Amino acid sequence: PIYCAKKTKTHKDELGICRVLLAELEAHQDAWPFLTPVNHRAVPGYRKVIKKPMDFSTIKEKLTSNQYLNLETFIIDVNLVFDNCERFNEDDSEIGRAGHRMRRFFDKRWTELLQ
Ligand SMILES: Cc1ncccc1N[C@@H](C)c1ccc2c(c1)OCCO2
Repeated sequence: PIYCAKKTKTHKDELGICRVLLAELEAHQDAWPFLTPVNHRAVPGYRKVIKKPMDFSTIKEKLTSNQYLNLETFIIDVNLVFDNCERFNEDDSEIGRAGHRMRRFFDKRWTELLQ
């Protein structure tokens, strides 16, 4: 078509995309380090080093209690999970590698869903 307006997404559309993305993140085989909040009593130094802890269950709670304004605020929290992981874990470690794989998966999926 000559005139092709970019279809704006309503708040509901964006939240639907967040639910799909979160479900895929939680189902991913490398999600295990990120499913629940890091127990800072079990992980020495975590509370001191990581100022803004985040995990998929917390994101789910925020999503279901309508705390995300839009897709962008949701993506900021998902990226916080992966940035915290990179800050605390060696790249060459089980958790570090899982974080890199999960970030790569997420980046691919949300750009696909947005096209
Ligand atoms: C994402 C992350 N970053 C740094 C440390 C931990 C974690 N994940 C927790 C769930 C976790 C993952 C693996 C564990 C563990 C806790 O406690 C000890 C046994 O192995």
